[in-house]
Amino acid sequence: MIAFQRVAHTFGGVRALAGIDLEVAEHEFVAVIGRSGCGKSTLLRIAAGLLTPSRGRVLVAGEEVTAPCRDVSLMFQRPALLPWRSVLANVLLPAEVLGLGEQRSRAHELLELVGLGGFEERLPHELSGGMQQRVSLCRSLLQDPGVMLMDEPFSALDAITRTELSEELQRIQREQPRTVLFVTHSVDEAVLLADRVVVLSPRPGRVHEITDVPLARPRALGRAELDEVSRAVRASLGEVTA
Ligand SMILES: Nc1ncnc2c1ncn2[C@@H]1O[C@H](COP(=O)(O)OP(=O)(O)OP(=O)(O)O)[C@@H](O)[C@H]1O
Repeated sequence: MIAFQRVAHTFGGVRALAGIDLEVAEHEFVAVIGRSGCGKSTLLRIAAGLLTPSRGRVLVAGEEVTAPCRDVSLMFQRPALLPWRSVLANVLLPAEVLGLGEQRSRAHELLELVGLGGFEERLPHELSGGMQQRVSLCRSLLQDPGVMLMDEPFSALDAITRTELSEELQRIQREQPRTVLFVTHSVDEAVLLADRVVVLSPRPGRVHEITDVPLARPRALGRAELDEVSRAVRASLGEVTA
């Protein structure tokens, strides 16, 4: 579904990514982890069509990515909601930008799905950080993307909210699977959510190692079998951060 083919990127003199080859299958959930500055966000921005790589290319569903498109959504670390628009109006933003037509009933459904039914007319500042990130998740889902790119979406949240949102994402993924590329700094979060965990080397980022997570779902943090995979990923990270 997503294919990175020898993707490299340089910002001025700074080599951010060097020769990334990576394939993500349809409905697969792949987590990307690596040191700060190793090019994780750059990789997502290239896949989202927001940045043209210096070398190589990315294909989504067989088509080369050259610009943002409806089938690919990108979610950031911060909710990036428009403060003057209600929750509902924020969720409906992609419908306006992408010209998707009437989506109000779908927006209501999505807000119900993440436990925000009844909050439609509130403004973002009236919500907690976790609720705002749920709104942002609804906004990503509204365009019904086949591919979701998620850049540390839960890292600004407290531990309890973060665990809750990881569980919700697992449930949403079970009900309607999508192809997901998920950047995180948390090994436990990566192992909880992903089918495979990609460890990138320090800048310029390249694929150092890929670890399979062959565990049944739903998964819960703290289970012994998860810890075993987490140890393997930590060992791999240790090799590149030593
Ligand atoms: N617009 C830009 N102009 C110049 N350099 C940039 C730009 N964006 C990123 N870089 C550089 O490219 C490298 C990779 O950045 P990127 O944000 O992709 O890393 P990251 O792995 O996502 O980092 P973090 O984990 O801290 O979010 C960094 O060294 C950064 O300074």
